[in-house]
Amino acid sequence: MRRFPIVIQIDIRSYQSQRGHYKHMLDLIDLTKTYGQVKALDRMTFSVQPGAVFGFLGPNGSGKTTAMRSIFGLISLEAGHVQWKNAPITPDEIRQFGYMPEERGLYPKMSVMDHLVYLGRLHSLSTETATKRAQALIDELEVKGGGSAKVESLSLGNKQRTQIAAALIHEPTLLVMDEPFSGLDPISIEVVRGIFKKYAQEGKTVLFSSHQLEVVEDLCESVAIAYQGRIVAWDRLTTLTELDKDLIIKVQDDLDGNYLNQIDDISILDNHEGTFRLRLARPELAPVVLHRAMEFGTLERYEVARRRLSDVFKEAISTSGLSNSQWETRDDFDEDLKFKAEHQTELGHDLKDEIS
Ligand SMILES: Nc1ncnc2c1ncn2[C@@H]1O[C@H](COP(=O)(O)OP(=O)(O)OP(=O)(O)O)[C@@H](O)[C@H]1O
Repeated sequence: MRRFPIVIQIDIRSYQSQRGHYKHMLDLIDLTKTYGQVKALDRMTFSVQPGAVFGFLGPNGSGKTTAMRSIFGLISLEAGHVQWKNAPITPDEIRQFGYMPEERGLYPKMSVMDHLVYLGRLHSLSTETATKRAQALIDELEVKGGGSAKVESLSLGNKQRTQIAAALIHEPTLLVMDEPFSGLDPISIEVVRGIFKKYAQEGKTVLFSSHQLEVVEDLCESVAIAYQGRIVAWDRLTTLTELDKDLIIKVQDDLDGNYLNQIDDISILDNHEGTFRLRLARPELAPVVLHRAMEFGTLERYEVARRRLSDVFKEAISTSGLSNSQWETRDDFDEDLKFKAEHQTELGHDLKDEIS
């Protein structure tokens, strides 16, 4: 009997999926895009799982918006591709996605209700269904003035709530939101957080970018951190913020932390009026610090804590080995504005004025 060599091909992503680690719906694979001198995307790769909220982080200009736009086919990639359910995304699937872009676009003269129904109709909803859903969203998001309010009369936060309703009107299978929390007050943030959570609990996929790390920390199950067009960290939040890495300690009346002198392998992350957050190189250092503190004075606070996302973020960037030489130059910025002006579809705002 002739024997054929057996070739076993393991797709690492499906393997991870079987193990339940990265059970993914959306894959961004090796995305590459250059604007002039700037590599907006430099083989950017990450996956988003369903049923959980995914936070997309990164400093300004790290490629988040470009990556999100590529999901909708809004930019031509030089290399790489985006997959939905392990296959290239079809135009039909894109129509079922919801997107809130960075440049918000609402029709100022329309009422909130008319606006939402119009967008619902564009997604092939009947007027009746669109009206029902629009009303439910207006109620849920508590848009001030309700459906009859004119968009132009709304405050920034209420415009934002309307924009979020617009992205949700057709009950999308994938929700992609570019900075949905910027400009929102704490109560609005709470409302939107609730909506994202509910959406994810229904098994849908939610990806959003944000610079508000405390919101991301409270809301997301997984995060990816982009820097210079690459992903420099990507994992479950609980893995990234490792348990028991930081120590929070305060000794009464000691604002300078003199008891910390001469203990090696600890770094001070911050000091708020004598309450120190320390990073320990090894967990065994915790009792050493405790002992020194108690020798020194009365212990007011002692707590072993998770790392903060802001520290994970800073460390991911500083240890990425990438320099910031690629950051925006004035020329790139102008190119960006020109591009936006050419593609501006929103009403009432002409970016050409900004360029001249
Ligand atoms: N149309 C364009 N023309 C020229 N440069 C562009 C264009 N779009 C993006 N860039 C550049 O690509 C880089 C990545 O931009 P992108 O908007 O994706 O970053 P971002 O992470 O979303 O930033 P932010 O957090 O500030 O919104 C930046 O240097 C930006 O100036």
